[in-house]
This record gives sequence, C-alpha cells and structure tokens, in this order.
Amino acid sequence: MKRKRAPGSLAHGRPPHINKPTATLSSKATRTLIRSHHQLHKAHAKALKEGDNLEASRIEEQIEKQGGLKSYQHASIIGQSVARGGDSSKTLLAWLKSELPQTSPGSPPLRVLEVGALSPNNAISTAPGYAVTRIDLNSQHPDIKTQDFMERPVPLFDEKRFDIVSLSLVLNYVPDAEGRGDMLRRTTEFLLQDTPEKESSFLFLVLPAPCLTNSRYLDEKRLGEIMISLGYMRTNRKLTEKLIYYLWKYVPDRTKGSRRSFSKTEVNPGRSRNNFCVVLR
Ligand SMILES: C[S@@+](CC[C@H](N)C(=O)[O-])C[C@H]1O[C@@H](n2cnc3c(N)ncnc32)[C@H](O)[C@@H]1O
Repeated sequence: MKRKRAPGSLAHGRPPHINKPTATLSSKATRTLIRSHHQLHKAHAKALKEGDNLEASRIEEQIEKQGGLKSYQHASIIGQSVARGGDSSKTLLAWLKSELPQTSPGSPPLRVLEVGALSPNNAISTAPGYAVTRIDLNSQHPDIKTQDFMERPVPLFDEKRFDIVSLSLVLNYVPDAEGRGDMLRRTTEFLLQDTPEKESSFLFLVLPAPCLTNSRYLDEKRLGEIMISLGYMRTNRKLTEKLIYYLWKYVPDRTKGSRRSFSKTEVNPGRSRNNFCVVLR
C-alpha cells in the first residue's frame, strides 16, 4: 500500500519546475533523497559547530555515498519538472507584471539575482525584459556561476544592485537558524537602496509550506515581523499544498529605528511539529 507523507513534515514541500530531465527517479525516491540530504547537511553543520570533526567527516562520507550535492540537485530538478508541479519563477513573473509595470517594451531589463539556480531555462530566464544573474553553490550549467551567496561581494552602488533577488527553496537549505537570519538580512544589501519607492526592489521567497504552517518556532506572523524589521513589506503571498510563495517589497527607510533581534522562541507547541526556525541577531 502506498504510504502518504505527513502533510506537516518538511519533506512534504518539494520544489516545482523546469524541463523534464532524461533520467528520472520516482517521486518517492526523489523525496527520500532530498530529505536525507537535508538531514545529513544539518547534522554536518551541527557536528562542525560542536567541534566534532570525526563525526563531521563520517557524515561527509555518507553525503558523498549518496551522490553529494549533485544528486540532491538532480533530485530537485526532477522535483521542479512540470510533471511534478511546475516552475516557481512563473509565480514570480506573474506578480512582477503587476508590481513592476515598467517591464514594457523599450525599458531597461529588470535585474534579477537568482540564488540557488538549477537551470537557465526557467520562466524568468526566458521571459523578455529580465536580465538574470544565476548563482549556485554547485553550478550544473555554464550559465550558472558557482558561488556562495553569503560570500558574494556586496555591491556598493544601485547600478550594481538588483531589482529582484530570488530565494526559491534556498533558505530551507541553510542548516542553522542564525544562518537563515543572516541570509535574509544579506538579501537587503543586494536590493536598491537609493531609488525612489515607486521603483522599489523585491525579494521572492519560496519555502516548503510546513516551514511556516507546522513549525514550533516559526509561523507566518513571526516571519512577517522578521521581514518588517529588515525593511520588507509583503505584497504577494500564495500557499499551496506543498509550498509557500511570497513577494516582499524592500523599502530601506522603513528599517530606521525598527531593527529588532529575534531569538529561538516557541510559537506553536506540539509534538508533531518540525523545528524550522529563523534567528535574527
Ligand atoms: C532545492 S534547490 C532549489 C532550486 C530552485 N531555486 C527551485 O526553486 O527549485 C536549492 C539550491 O540552493 C543552492 N544553495 C543553497 N545555499 C546557497 C547559497 N548560500 N548560495 C548559493 N546557492 C545556494 C543549493 O546548492 C541548491 O542547488
């Protein structure tokens, strides 16, 4: 008998999109591989943090045994295939059409930084009017630069900043809560700082739904508070069975005097919940 995954588990929410890959894994094998990679990745970060190098190298070996980041990305690409739910950047495109109407013929392309890019052929990359810079920890294509977003040099002028930063199923890849807070804060440094509000810039954020609907430490209200303290205003939201999508407008002036820190605080007690958390220092 086919076993259904509990709707509240983090493995339940898996990526959408792109072209159908040639070699295919079953949905179950795809989910198992993604879940196991996430667990090992987290355990590895924990071992390193605790200075347990022996345990860290044991986990590294395990990760390599199951194909490493490459296999995880392959499973994610399959998860993104049209057959398994579609491309999250389609939602981004639809929202941008109403939020940034300057995407008319003749206007300069909107600059997009896609963090965690798996393919240069998704909807945002193939739509006219967008210039997409793609990065990933491990590029699978010559048009994607191998780069850690956390180490990408911070731009000093708006000319080098972006109209849109996309973090689609990337924040949940970061193994620890402080690292997630740091990643969210860092997005603001890549968005426009000196441009009038009507030409605002945006963060597209996609997470597995259970990160917000079934976590002990994070819900939509708390994420909203974190985002507001960083200078973001929510403009769009979509919740599906598996994923939650947001578009946040960045309004730099809003941060003046409103910066707060957020620790690991229980917002939803319950034994069957997950531990997804964002800590903002
Ligand atoms: C599940 S895939 C998501 C792919 C795609 N964006 C999507 O929506 O399906 C997560 C990707 O994020 C990448 N990633 C995670 N942290 C990153 C970082 N700090 N900098 C760049 N890429 C990162 C991983 O290498 C992985 O390929």
